[in-house]
Amino acid sequence: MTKVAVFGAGSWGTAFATVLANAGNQVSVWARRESLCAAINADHENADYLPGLRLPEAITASHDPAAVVDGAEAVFLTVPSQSLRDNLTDWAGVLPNAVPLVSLMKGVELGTTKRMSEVIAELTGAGPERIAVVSGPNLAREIAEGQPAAAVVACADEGTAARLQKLCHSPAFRPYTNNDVVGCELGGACKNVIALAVGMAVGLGFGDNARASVITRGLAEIARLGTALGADEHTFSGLAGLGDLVATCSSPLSRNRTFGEKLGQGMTVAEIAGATRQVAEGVKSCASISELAHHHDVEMPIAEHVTRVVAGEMTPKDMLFSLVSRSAKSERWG
Ligand SMILES: NC(=O)c1ccc[n+]([C@@H]2O[C@H](COP(=O)([O-])OP(=O)(O)OC[C@H]3O[C@@H](n4cnc5c(N)ncnc54)[C@H](O)[C@@H]3O)[C@@H](O)[C@H]2O)c1
Ligand SMILES: O=P(O)(O)OC[C@H](O)CO
Repeated sequence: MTKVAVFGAGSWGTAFATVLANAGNQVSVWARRESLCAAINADHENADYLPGLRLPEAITASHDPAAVVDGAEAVFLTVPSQSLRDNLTDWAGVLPNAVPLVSLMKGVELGTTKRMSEVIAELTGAGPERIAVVSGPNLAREIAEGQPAAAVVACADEGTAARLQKLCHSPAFRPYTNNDVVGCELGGACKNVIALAVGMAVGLGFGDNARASVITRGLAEIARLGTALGADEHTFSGLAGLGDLVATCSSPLSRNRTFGEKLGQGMTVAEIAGATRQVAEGVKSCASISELAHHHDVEMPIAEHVTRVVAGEMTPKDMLFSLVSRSAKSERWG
């Protein structure tokens, strides 16, 4: 049986560990809290993040990073994007230097505007042939329940992508390979910001026209940023682009959409963040994505408006009407 390591025991780390176990692997999970490790090992449940779901016996948890990576043939990383740099600094001494390092995260680092694969490369020295990304329409709860879904495994090296594809192909989870790491990562990170805007429209009581307009124009601006950074435009009509955008913007399970909905209902960022232990990546990444767009001279009006709402400079209602009342232009991708 192949052994794999998953760093992060939140919703997605636990759900993806389930995918890997159901694909026939022995899965060792690193969790920040020893009490959670003990509960996973004893009860086969992560009651904090996926209550009521029994985890496969092939999943074990440990707080010791060296024990988690011992014998692992791939390492999957799924902590909040803004903590990855500190976490990798802590783990640098134990991460194996020959196996793939796979980002399951969907964010862009504040301050550096780096994608997660870039942070991994910087902190570990791993080359592009060893760094991969898994992204797609993958709401953790549905995946952990074994509902059918598909995703993309992206790596510059086709052999690595194919090996990882095999590792996570389970009866309910269908991974496709792709060599567009930039496009897959940006699709995943940017859709969280668009989901915040859609959530705001929902929270304000606006209907399907508003939602569809934000989703569609959101896809246009994601593709605009992605192609400016060298991504393949086709990626954005695939699972890591349109697929993830539609799932996240449609689902009440999405933390980002729910966060936006609460903003639309009048709650503040501090009130919403204080009431949950779960990460809504778009709340931080809206600023880094807007900055990235600015550096590359790319227009991303929705991301920029969301950034202003999150900073408390604009209300959700003013945001939506400001977006609609901008000067008229032609509909185009470029
Ligand atoms: N939940 C999903 O449906 C889903 C699906 C695909 C991708 N993702 C992505 O996966 C990543 C992780 O999200 P999640 O859903 O597991 O989040 P989560 O909020 O459910 O869990 C986050 C985990 O990180 C831990 N954590 C918090 N701060 C930390 C720190 N400073 N250092 C180390 N660990 C820390 C928490 O204890 C928890 O175990 C995000 O980038 C998210 O966008 C999530
Ligand atoms: O709950 P969210 O908003 O972080 O979205 C979860 C996944 O990224 C959906 O693919």
